[in-house]
Amino acid sequence: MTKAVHKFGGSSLSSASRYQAVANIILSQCSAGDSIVVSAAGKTTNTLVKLWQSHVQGDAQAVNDIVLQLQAQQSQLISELLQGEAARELLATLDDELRTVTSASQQAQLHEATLLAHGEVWSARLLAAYLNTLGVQARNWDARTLFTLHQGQLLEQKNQQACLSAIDGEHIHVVTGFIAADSEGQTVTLGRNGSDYSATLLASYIRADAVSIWTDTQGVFSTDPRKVASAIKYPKVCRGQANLLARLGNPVLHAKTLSPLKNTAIKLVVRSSYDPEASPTEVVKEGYSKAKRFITTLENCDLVRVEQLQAGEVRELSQLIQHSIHHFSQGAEVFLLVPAAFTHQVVHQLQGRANLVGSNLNGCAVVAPSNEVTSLYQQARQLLETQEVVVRASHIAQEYALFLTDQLIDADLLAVLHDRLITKGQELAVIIAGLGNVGEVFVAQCQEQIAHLQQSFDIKVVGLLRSNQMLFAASGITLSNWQSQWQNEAVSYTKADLLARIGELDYEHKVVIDITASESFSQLYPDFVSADCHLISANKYAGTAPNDWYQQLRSKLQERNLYWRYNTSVGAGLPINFALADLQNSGDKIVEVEGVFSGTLSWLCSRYDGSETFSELVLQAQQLGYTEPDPREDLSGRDMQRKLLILARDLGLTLDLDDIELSPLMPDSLAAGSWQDFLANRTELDTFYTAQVAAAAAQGKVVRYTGILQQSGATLTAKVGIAFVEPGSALANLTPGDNIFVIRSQWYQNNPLVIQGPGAGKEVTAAGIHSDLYWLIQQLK
Ligand SMILES: NC(=O)C1=CN([C@@H]2O[C@H](COP(=O)(O)OP(=O)(O)OC[C@H]3O[C@@H](n4cnc5c(N)ncnc54)[C@H](OP(=O)(O)O)[C@@H]3O)[C@@H](O)[C@H]2O)C=CC1
Ligand SMILES: N[C@@H](CC=O)C(=O)O
Repeated sequence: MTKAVHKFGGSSLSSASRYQAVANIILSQCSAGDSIVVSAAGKTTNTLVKLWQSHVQGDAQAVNDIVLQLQAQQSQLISELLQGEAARELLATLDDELRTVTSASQQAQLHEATLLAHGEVWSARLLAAYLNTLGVQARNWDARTLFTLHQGQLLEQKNQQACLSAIDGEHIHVVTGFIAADSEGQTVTLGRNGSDYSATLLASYIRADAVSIWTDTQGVFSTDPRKVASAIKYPKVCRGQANLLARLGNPVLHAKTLSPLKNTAIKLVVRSSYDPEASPTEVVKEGYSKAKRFITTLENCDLVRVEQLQAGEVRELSQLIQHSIHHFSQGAEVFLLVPAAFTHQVVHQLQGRANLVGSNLNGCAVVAPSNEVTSLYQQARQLLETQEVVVRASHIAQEYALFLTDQLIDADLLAVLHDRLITKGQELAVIIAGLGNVGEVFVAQCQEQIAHLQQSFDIKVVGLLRSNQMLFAASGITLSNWQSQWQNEAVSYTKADLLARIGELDYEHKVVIDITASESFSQLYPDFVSADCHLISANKYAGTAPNDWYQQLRSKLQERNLYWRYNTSVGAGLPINFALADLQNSGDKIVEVEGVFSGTLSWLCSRYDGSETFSELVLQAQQLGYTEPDPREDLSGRDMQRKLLILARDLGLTLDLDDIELSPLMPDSLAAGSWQDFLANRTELDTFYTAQVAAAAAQGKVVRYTGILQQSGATLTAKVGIAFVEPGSALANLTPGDNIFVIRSQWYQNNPLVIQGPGAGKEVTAAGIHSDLYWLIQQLK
């Protein structure tokens, strides 16, 4: 039986609805025998710290006020989550505890760690009680009965025994983070982010298989994603780099978190409790992932030079101030980077061996593969200089470069540094779905095209998919002989197999290119987005899916800073979506798009002169690669209806497919049945089309298939269908296969903007997909 430990931080438990979200995660992801380590809810620890400070200052009124505040917050959580006896019991215990706190403060018997421990105790007790009301057999543990330290050292054997006998396989165990006991039974705390440490400690004692740190970010990013929108979430980060980041101020992981995992195979992942479906970052053992680039900021630190620093002393100092301390040597000198609030304590502890050499410093550290550090150090120095940031001290080591500055590295400056230093030399994994008519040409063009794009990005095609088989190679498929690799190595797959392979990819960026005509494949897009993949679609199904689904997909992409390009889904390689976006972004207002948006129907109508039957021409269009896999998708007008909807949504209109009027270019009788049935009855199509031609000729006109999207005040016209047009008109004289988009806008009113050219065909479509890939890479650069 596998055992897992899940840790939920304060922000994950900041309100009753967050508790409910956490409970949902537990219900869906945990089984009996798993442990849940919790921090204090929301800002409870900060409030308890304030209470302690008021107590130390002898401010009885403030102590009372804060006790009342805590009582109100905790009672509210209890009352919102529990009812009846369960609620009454917890409320009564809370009252007792807070009364004890008040009287201990009055009698000058308050103990700091014991006071702080309440936060975690309240969380664990409430979460366990709430899980029980949901039918989960949950047990609540105070970690002071599980973890004991003697003179600051963990009593490993005792703790292991305590944990192994506590954590049975019948319950979900909710354990307090952050706290432990000393050998006298007094409460001790495990330092800032101590709950992460509690989780990995517990995992090592009970020999768990995995630890999930559930937090408010989706994983480990190249920089703080709250400050820099283009921060890259890494799927895998080595323990060494994670450790270094923690010492250099990255808030996601604490340096101590990793130490219990040393020499174990316990898997550690960092994931978001706000977005449980999002793919996590896995913190892997050295050598299981390539080193990545990061930039992390430092705020309000002091630089202390230390003489004769002893082995283990930094660890002891960190323990003392309950905060990680970064240290480094320059020549014979050793420096400590200490959070300014603790400098006094550190200097005092070092008893005359410490000199303050810089105070109130800010700065940043660039962590990178060792062969890149020197060049990044130089680039960063120059950049800081151009941004007029004075570097007071700097240090370069094998895995990082450190800059200490007077000026705070704010979000804008961090974004500049990140864009110039971090988003270089990265890899993009490409997964291509659909190796049919267009897909094969796209792959054939890939080799040359990728070599061209490679100058700015390392691009590897890692997956090729057909409807039933896939070829996946995480290190890249050799495109010059993919067919023989396919013959030998392609395997059948399920959706879960595909998502697992994508989830394992250790690339900074991933893109799924959908060149299928499959609705079911398009329905996987939300899963791809959860796995941090950008999307490029020639397939029109997602773009024309029901509006709710479509909007959810868009929001999900936006939340993750992911791109979706689909320029070839309308007009093949023609830059229609680019043009519309460009006009709108420049402030224009588009009022009408009219024209012929189907290569197949354009080719058929222009080519038809009666010398061959219409159905014969349909088969030729299919051979030429113009039609959809089932040409009835074109003849029914459905394909052009989809294109009009994609354009309408790009113009910000909230429409669904059936809001677009449609008249088909084939008799309804041919819509049902198989393609073979269609072929057997194709004369019905010929009769239908000849009648249309005759009706048009009677008016001195010719048959075309056109579409229009028009906004006039509150009136919207959206339709595709058969049109009889003047023989001399632009629509009548289209080169067979061409599309034409006539765009009228505020700026192009009387003399419209016209985009015209091949609207179907495998080469132009494949080229259009390359253009989308190129566009994506420009954004990622
Ligand atoms: N032809 C054109 O000019 C243009 C086409 N497009 C669009 O390009 C897309 C591809 O068209 P085309 O190449 O003609 O189509 P094809 O039918 O020739 O090829 C489709 C490919 O998709 C694969 N496929 C089907 N279902 C799935 C699935 N569920 N998972 C993975 N792969 C799947 C098929 O696999 P298998 O090999 O196993 O059958 C096949 O390789 C369509 O969406 C079309 O609308 C867009 C613009 C222009
Ligand atoms: N079948 C489509 C192909 C492009 O989307 C067409 O004919 O336009």
